[in-house]
Amino acid sequence: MIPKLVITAGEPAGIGPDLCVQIAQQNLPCQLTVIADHHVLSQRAEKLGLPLRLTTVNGNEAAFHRAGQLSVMHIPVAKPVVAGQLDSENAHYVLHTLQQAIEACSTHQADAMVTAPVHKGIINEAGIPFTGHTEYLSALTNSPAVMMLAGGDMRVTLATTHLPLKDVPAAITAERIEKKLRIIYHDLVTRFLIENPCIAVAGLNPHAGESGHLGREEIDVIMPALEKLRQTGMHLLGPLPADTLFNPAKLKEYDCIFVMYHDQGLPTLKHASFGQGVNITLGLPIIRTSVDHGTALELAGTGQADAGSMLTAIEAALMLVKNTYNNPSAIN
Ligand SMILES: NC(=O)c1ccc[n+]([C@@H]2O[C@H](COP(=O)([O-])OP(=O)(O)OC[C@H]3O[C@@H](n4cnc5c(N)ncnc54)[C@H](O)[C@@H]3O)[C@@H](O)[C@H]2O)c1
Ligand SMILES: N[C@H](C(=O)O)[C@H](O)COP(=O)(O)O
Repeated sequence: MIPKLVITAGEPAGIGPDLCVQIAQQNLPCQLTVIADHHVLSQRAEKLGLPLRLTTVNGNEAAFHRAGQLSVMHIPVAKPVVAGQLDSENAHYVLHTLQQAIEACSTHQADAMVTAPVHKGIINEAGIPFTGHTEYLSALTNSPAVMMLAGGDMRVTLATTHLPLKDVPAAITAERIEKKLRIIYHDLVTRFLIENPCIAVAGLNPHAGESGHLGREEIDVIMPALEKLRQTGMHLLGPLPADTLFNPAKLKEYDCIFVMYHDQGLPTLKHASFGQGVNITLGLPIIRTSVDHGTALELAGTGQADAGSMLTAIEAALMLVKNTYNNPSAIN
């Protein structure tokens, strides 16, 4: 079997097109199709001085990706693209590429989708409410989703994703904790092939609430949810103080960390592995991985963007495809 990946090139003014052109310079053990405007890709290749022969995607038998060429599913941009300069008129194009990738995976024309970064702000400026791929994929596949970032020997999963900090405490409900942990546990077992995974759960408050003296969410919400899940056999630690649970000596004891909000877990992970990590969406009926960084507008077209995380995202997608192919119960 030759795994078939589709890559969305993300925000056209950002480094997404650069990453696609850079990745195309090597042989890869999969078929690769980039969903993007082919003029944007050829212009970016020219700017970077990298050789690239674009081919049009066709329904022929799968073939391994070969250096210097790239199969493209062409989606036209609405306005010409200048590297580094956002244009809200191209927001619909960005979402169109995601819709095509979801469609390709849902209909089994592709085995997984890998996403280059989008710019959340410019999509909202186009009048489209958008908080991130994770939430968008969840809505379009009608599935619950969990954000996981992996890197630096850590897997960090999130109870809440792109939520203003002021709204986090109200979102920490027993129902949410239970639902997310069940998905994480299921996917660790079936997609990562980890037997009886150990998940370390962070508290919400400093020092996990200090026995209720620094906040009560741990006692009132998190502990009862964990206790209920432990009855089903899940191996859960916590709620633990978030400031010490990332202690390198303790990290070896868990397979995954579950934090309550975005910046409780991701700064530590990105400090350990920025540019080499991967973002994986759990809980979906399809496989989706992504880079661990954003659009880096100032680097677009300069040749200074590091494609390390894009390569990690491709490798992670291939690992998940292999594990899922061997284990049909991995499908959510
Ligand atoms: N997967 C995604 O779609 C994704 C992920 C994170 C951020 N974003 C979005 O990207 C936009 C910009 O976010 P930001 O400025 O906070 O983060 P950013 O990751 O774009 O940039 C942070 C810093 O890292 C550098 N950097 C980022 N990627 C790099 C690479 N591949 N090689 C070398 N240096 C790199 C940048 O130059 C900058 O100095 C925001 O709209 C944000 O929401 C999207
Ligand atoms: N939270 C992610 C990060 O910090 O890398 C990023 O915003 C991308 O999220 P989506 O995959 O939901 O777009």
